[in-house]
Amino acid sequence: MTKSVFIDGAVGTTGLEIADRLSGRSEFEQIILTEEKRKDAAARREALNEADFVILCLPDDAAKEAVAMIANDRTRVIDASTAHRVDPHWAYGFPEFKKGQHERIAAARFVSNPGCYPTGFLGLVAPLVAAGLIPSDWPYTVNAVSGYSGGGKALIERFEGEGADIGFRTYGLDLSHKHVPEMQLHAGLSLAPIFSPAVVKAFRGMMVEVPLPISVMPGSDSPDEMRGLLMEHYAGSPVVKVHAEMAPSELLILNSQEPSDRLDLYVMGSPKGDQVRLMAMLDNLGKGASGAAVQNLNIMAGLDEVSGLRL
Ligand SMILES: NC(=O)C1=CN([C@@H]2O[C@H](COP(=O)(O)OP(=O)(O)OC[C@H]3O[C@@H](n4cnc5c(N)ncnc54)[C@H](OP(=O)(O)O)[C@@H]3O)[C@@H](O)[C@H]2O)C=CC1
Ligand SMILES: CC(=O)N[C@@H](CCC(=O)OP(=O)(O)O)C(=O)O
Repeated sequence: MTKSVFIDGAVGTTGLEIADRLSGRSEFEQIILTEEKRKDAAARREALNEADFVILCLPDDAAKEAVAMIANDRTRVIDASTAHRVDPHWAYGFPEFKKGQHERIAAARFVSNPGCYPTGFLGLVAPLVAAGLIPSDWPYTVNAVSGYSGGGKALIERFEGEGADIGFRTYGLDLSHKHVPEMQLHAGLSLAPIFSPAVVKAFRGMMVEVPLPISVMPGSDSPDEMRGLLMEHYAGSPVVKVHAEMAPSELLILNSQEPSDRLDLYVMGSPKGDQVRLMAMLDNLGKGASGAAVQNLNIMAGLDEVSGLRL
């Protein structure tokens, strides 16, 4: 039976890409508000309560407000914002990162999409910590680079608008980026990671790196064991690929990057095996946002989880 879907924030960067992934799919029918009505509280309330599934592509405050407007016990919600990612009443929408998560999402009424950077970090670190291959009480460092669409319409304007002149932007300099609590909680870490995000002049794409000085990390295993564990953890996943090579010569974010809903993971070890660079490559708008939302929608609706995805 066709299910109705309302994307609140449908003309934003994430919303448009979700609509694109859903277009032409007969399993879903979209409830669409006109330009005049899309921010009208009464129209949104009606759509939020009529839909079988709601996908929130809004700033955090507006996402919280939208959830409060839902006055029935039927509508199921996927929130792309940061608002509910550490809320125990919401399922964390990363089906592959830990055992049982796919089933939790399938059964949940409220699902919070992961942040784009945490998708890379948790994809690498969470299975290794859970298996005891790296410690849960280490102060991890996360170095990451995003395409500028990661900052939505406002950042796109700063990179593409009149007089735009930014080539590279580092930020999060107050060490309080909104993704840190989510990374710490879902990786099961006792210490907050030090997170250093940056933006380059490419529309989409993301690299997330976690450097590991394993020779001084208590109880850490070898790079080969880490790669083997990740390969086993993600074996058979249509979305997450763990690469076998020890050291590709380079990893690139292209200006012409095509949309992708994949997550590619690498474990690079030094010749002596005393240092490791864990690296994740993804599309901030794909597995980092819109692709993840559509994957979660598929799972919640009991459909093939990769329908409509770009893999
Ligand atoms: N961009 C990305 O790569 C990622 C984004 N996200 C998250 O997804 C959410 C959406 O981000 P993104 O699409 O990038 O942001 P955008 O700024 O591109 O889009 C947000 C949309 O929400 C609309 N909006 C704002 N307030 C309201 C409201 N009260 N009622 C109805 N609509 C409203 C905006 O309207 P208007 O057009 O008038 O401004 C805009 O169209 C955010 O929480 C973001 O953090 C998560 C992961 C990655
Ligand atoms: C490049 C850039 O600005 N990225 C955004 C995060 C994008 C994302 O994952 O968004 P939410 O957590 O808000 O859903 C940022 O760092 O704030």
